[in-house]
Parts: sequence; structure tokens; C-alpha cells
Amino acid sequence: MAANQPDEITPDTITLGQPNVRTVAGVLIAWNQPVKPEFAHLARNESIQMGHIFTNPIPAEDRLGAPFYSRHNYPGIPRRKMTANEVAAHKKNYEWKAQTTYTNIYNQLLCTYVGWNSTAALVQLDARFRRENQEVLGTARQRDAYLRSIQRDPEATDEMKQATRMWLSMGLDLLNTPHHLFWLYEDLSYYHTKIHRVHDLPPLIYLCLRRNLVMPPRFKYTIFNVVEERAMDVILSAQSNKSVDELQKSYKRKLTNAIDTACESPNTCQCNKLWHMLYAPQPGSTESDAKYMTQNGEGRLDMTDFDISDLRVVIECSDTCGCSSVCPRRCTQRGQTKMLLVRYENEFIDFALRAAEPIRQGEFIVEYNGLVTQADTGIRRDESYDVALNLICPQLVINSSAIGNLSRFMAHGCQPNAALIETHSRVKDEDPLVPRVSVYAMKDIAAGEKVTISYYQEEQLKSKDGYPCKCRPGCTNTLPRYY
Ligand SMILES: C[S@@+](CC[C@H](N)C(=O)[O-])C[C@H]1O[C@@H](n2cnc3c(N)ncnc32)[C@H](O)[C@@H]1O
Repeated sequence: MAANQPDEITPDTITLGQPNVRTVAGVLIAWNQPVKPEFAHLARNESIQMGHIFTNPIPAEDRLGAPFYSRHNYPGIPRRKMTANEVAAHKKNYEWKAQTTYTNIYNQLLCTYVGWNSTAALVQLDARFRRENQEVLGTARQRDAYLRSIQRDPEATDEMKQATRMWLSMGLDLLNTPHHLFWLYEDLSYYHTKIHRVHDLPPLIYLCLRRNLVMPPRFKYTIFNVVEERAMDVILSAQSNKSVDELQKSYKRKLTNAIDTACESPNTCQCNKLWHMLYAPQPGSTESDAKYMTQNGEGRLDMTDFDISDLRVVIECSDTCGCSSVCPRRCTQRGQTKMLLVRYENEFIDFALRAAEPIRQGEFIVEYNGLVTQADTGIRRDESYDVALNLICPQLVINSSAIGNLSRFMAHGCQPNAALIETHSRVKDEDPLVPRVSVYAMKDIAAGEKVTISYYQEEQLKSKDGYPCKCRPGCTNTLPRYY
């Protein structure tokens, strides 16, 4: 019986690409077997996980052999589930795990379960259920609070308001249609949240406030960068990969610690030295015009005079700085703290990322995760998902079209409220420096607002064969097409 148990989704079942330690810097996709000799030392480094393909394994309930087989085939989302009849035959044997809850049309608490399809949802009246499912109830409450805010929003269309009722007042018609796209949205929210939970990140929610739901995006979910083999060659030979000691041996100028640091251990913090040795414009040289962004004691960046066209870098502490994991200079290492949601917008934008709670100017929002690949591979890809690594590794980009996290949904804004910032960050100075990019708020962002970045240059926004920019009503720019 144990082999059939559908409710076990432990961190172990979220294997490749979802390592359960926060010190992981990335996943190396090594196509060769055995791995190249120059990568042999990486196999022994716990900050790098090795694999041959990047997968989102389907958690244990797929092994159930249950009769319901979903029409939708999405990475990491089980297709086989139990129907109400199947559950009736088994339920005495198991402690089923709650997936999410809704309020039904009689104002009762309705629960769907992991590994069951929607026909098997149950009304839960018992106080023990509430006590034992605080996390599930909390996420459902946050989702419902957002949906109720749409009902009050004077700018929301009637169609959007009507669609919120699908979630806020769960009807029998939807419960009896397990193939409905609605349930795929719910599964994406649940299984991607599951990956977040392993790393203490907030839940995420996918929504589509339309009469007819559109197919949600199909991609593999990761909260670590996935590095291609050739990109790893570039990383290992880059100057930025050298340790502070190595860099110091060849650095001729006198190092000053003139810039303050918010590090918990200001006297031993190495970040300012790294800035001088790696990225600071050298006197007399016109090569780099990089700007150094440093966090204050609350981990926020100073965004006054921030210009999106500047090259800028954040340097995070490593263990050689002598600080702890809660140091204000380790925001990206700690990861997202603000809850975000992904919502379908319109036929131009498709899906976009929105804040589910207020974010203050200068705060870290989320890391931009994806496939670290060569900028020039010769293979066509959707470059609108590319983020350049101009300072850390100019030959590489992070592309999130097929593998990424929720940041891949950020829409373009001609007056953006967030910015991408290259981040030099690793937990140990001897780990490979997998390039990272972080998203920070340029302005205060209200709950419910879109998180937007500018990913087009001024001249690209007038593209001839493009399509209209929908960043805000009245925008007259056009966006280029990429693929
Ligand atoms: C990085 S993707 C963003 C995520 C994408 N919307 C999705 O659903 O997967 C960039 C693409 O989103 C669309 N997009 C983003 N911002 C837009 C805007 N302001 N106006 C129109 N389309 C936009 C364009 O199709 C663009 O090529």
C-alpha cells in the first residue's frame, strides 16, 4: 500500500533542479557522460548540482496509476489523479493532504486534495482540519483577498469581476469538470508553490480573470540558475570567478575600504574590495562605467538618481566576509520574501507578474532565474526572455523562456517600477561564481500592481514590424518581435 501513497511530496521527490539546500549556486547541465575532466571537481562541490537534462519530476502521486488522466501535459504537474469513486475505496487508509481550499456556494469550506481530481473535493467542517492546515488556508486567504480587491477595483472590467467568482464561490459545475483549465491553474499554483516551500519562499498563484481561460504558459520551474556546459566553461575562466585572495595577488593598486558597508561584519567584509578589483572604473580607463549598488542596513538599495541605462552591480557577502546568512548584503542568497502572483493580462502581454503585497522602493523582489547560456549560440531563441550579464560574464545571458521562475513573467514598462541588477553572489568564495540577476523595486509598488521592468532600448520601442506596447493606457510605443 505504501507504494501507492499519493500524498508524499517530500523535498526528495523534487529532485534535479530543485536541490533542498539554499547554498546551491546552480545546476550544471553536463551533456557528456562521464562529465568533462575539467568539471570533475564540481561534482564534489555541494553548491553545484549535476544533471544531464533539467527536469521537473512529477511528484509521487503520478505513481498511483489512478484512472483520471488529465488532458494537459505540463512539466512537474501530475496527470493521473483519483476520482471521487476511487477515493471512496481508499480514503480510510490514508491521511490525505490538503491541496487548497475554497468557499462553496453555501459558504462552507471546501477542500481539494493532492492526488484527487476536483470531483473528489470535500466540505470540511471540522476545527481540527483548520488547525492542521494553517499554511494551505493562509495561501487561499491571500488569493481570495487579492480577488476581492479586483471586485472593488474601479478599473477592473465586468468580465474580470465575474471571473473572480470562479475562485471565490466554487460551484458544482466546475467541480464536476476536472478537465477544466481552471484545475490546471490550480495545479500550477500548488506545485510551483511546493518548490518554493522547500526553500521557505512565499507561495505563488496563477490566475486568469477571463470568461474563457487561456492555456497557461508551459515551462520548467526552477529557483536556481541552470548552467549549460559551455557556459560553465566561460564562468570558470572568468575574472569574476576568482576568489578575493587570488584577485588580490595580481591587483597592483592600493585597496581602500572607503565606501561604507551595511555588512554585519564591516571590518572583515570583502565586498568593497571585490568592487574595486573587478568592476570599478579604473583611473584613466574608459572601459567600465559600472555603478556600484549597495544595500543599507535594511537590505534596500538607494534608488535616487537611478538610471535604467546604467550598468550596475550588487555584490553580496560570502562567508569570507564573516557575516551570517541574515546579513543585509545577502538578499539574493536568502531569496524572495514578498508574495507575487502571475495573472493573464491580455492578448498582447499574455501573463504578467503582480505584487500580492506592498513592496518598498529599493527592496529586493525576486531573483531572475533561468538557463545560463551563451549570448551567441547560433540557435534561435525568444530573446525577450534574455537578461544580459554585461559586467559579470559578458558572453553569457540568462534566458527564462523554457526554464525559469516567476520573474520570467515581468512585463515591459516604459516607466518601469523595477530594475534588473547583476548580482555577484556566492555563499563560499571557493564556489563557482554562477552569475545572478536580481530584481529590485525602483519605486514603491502597491499590492496588486504589475511589476514591470524596461527590457527594450529607446530605439527598439519604435519597431516597424512590432506590436503595440500595452504597458499603460495611451502608450504609443511599439515593441519588437523576437524568435
Ligand atoms: C519576457 S516575456 C514576458 C512574459 C510573457 N508575457 C508570458 O506570458 O510568458 C516578454 C513578452 O511579453 C509581452 N509583453 C511584455 N510586456 C509587454 C507590453 N508592455 N506590451 C505588450 N506586450 C508585452 C511581449 O510579447 C514580450 O515579447
